[in-house]
Amino acid sequence: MLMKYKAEGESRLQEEKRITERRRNILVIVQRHLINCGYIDAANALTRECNLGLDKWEVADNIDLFYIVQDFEEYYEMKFQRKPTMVRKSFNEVDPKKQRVNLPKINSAQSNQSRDNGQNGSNSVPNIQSNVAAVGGQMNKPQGTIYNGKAPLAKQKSQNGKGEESKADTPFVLEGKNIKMLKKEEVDQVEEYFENRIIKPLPDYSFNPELKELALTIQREIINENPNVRFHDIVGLDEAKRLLKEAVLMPLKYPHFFTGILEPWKGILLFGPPGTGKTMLAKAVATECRTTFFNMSASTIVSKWRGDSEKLVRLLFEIARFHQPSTIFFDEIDSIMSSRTSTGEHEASRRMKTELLIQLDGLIKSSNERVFLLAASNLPWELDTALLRRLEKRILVPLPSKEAREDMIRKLIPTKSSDNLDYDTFSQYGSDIRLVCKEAAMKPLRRLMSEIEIQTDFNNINWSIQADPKSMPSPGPVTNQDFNNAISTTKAATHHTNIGKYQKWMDDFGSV
Ligand SMILES: Nc1ncnc2c1ncn2[C@@H]1O[C@H](COP(=O)(O)OP(=O)(O)OP(=O)(O)O)[C@@H](O)[C@H]1O
Repeated sequence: MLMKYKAEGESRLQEEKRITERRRNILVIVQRHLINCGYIDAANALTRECNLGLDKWEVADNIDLFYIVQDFEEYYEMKFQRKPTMVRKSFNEVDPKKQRVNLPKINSAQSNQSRDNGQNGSNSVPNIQSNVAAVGGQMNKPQGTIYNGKAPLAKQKSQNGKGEESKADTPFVLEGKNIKMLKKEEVDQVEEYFENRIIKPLPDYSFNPELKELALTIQREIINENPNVRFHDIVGLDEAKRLLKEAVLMPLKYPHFFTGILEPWKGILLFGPPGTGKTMLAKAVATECRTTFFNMSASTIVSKWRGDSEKLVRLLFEIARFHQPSTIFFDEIDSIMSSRTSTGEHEASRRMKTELLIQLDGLIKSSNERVFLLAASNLPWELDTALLRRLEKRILVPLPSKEAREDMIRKLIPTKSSDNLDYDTFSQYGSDIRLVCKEAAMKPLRRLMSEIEIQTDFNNINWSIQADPKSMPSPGPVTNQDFNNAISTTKAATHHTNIGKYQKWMDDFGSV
């Protein structure tokens, strides 16, 4: 009997050894394939990241990945009388441009940092690097498909019923009162970055399905599409822009300055009335700062994971460290981090809040973690005071000044689309500028639409065919009358009395 157990044990060991060798062989073959295709950086990154001394091995017997795949195809066809489907699109709607994001190219700087960082996790969620070791120390196996689709910032806005974002589709920048078109290279650089950016695959969590699902939820919140908002698209708000650049952009570009007492800020709170540009600032960080940007909404953290929110928060910071340099953006942070009360609060909610504080403490204490927390709130006075202490900078994002309002109107309704618009007078009004401009711009379009209605026989129209823009007249310019009408029908969402409350809070708790 003993002999039988011994034999079984040995054969299991043999099998495990074969699996380990097989995994290593795959890596060596892939590395060779990358080199053959000219992906030298990727090959080096792979060697470094899997840390198995790949360069000490070489491919034998003329083995080549290309021929392995070819042999497999032939074998499969022989066996099943059809060609195998080797790869398929990850999402139906993914377009070929974005598909490139899924290619397994790994940023070498990131992979180094993640390894350094892997040992620093100070919590009970298994450390990402040790997870890798736990599955045999082989490699960071992709968790199925790397997320590649939506822009959650935009999604969130439309869910809030605030209409579409003014995606800065037109590349221009305001210089005084003139609009300067951006140089093509400036636009292209950002585009190129997002098109070629690769999100490093998560380690294999299959040993823990619960953790795996949480990790995938977090990975999905990483912004992959270009939010297309540049700092210079944002009118005014110079202080906030300066601080954000100082916290994220500059330390990446000039890390040698930001050491010791000059370590980058780890947490910034943007607060102020609705619609003043807080989300736009976050989008500018996501567009320009080239960090892995996690757009976390309260609903992601709370709804599905009510009991598990605390684990989710812990894992969020863990994954942010894994992908560093990272920015975690919490919009409407008051909805998850209001003051902790001794009574009436759900225990799970208290645990989640405490975990967020612990994680922030970890960020502030650590000097080599490049993870930055950006939070936005319309209700700063409701925030937990312990959180406020940890958000080192607290900046009021106020209603725009008269000059800023004029710039915004000029940008939204440029002179070429208007009929001598009196920008100076209109910029004195305090309503929601974007909505007023949209309403004003709708008026010429409505006039055109009603003309079309008169001339068209709607009974015989084919609605499924789009009209050819070239065959259509243009809606015509926005007039002063249009703008006046828009102002009178669009009321500001924030009451003036509240503005004083923000200023008072800034005087008491602000830090710029
Ligand atoms: N400073 C600004 N420069 C240019 N556009 C702005 C500015 N502030 C607001 N806007 C316009 O207003 C819209 C709403 O701004 P945004 O969503 O950033 O506000 P918010 O402060 O995040 O609001 P909320 O607190 O309700 O989330 C933007 O899409 C933009 O069109």
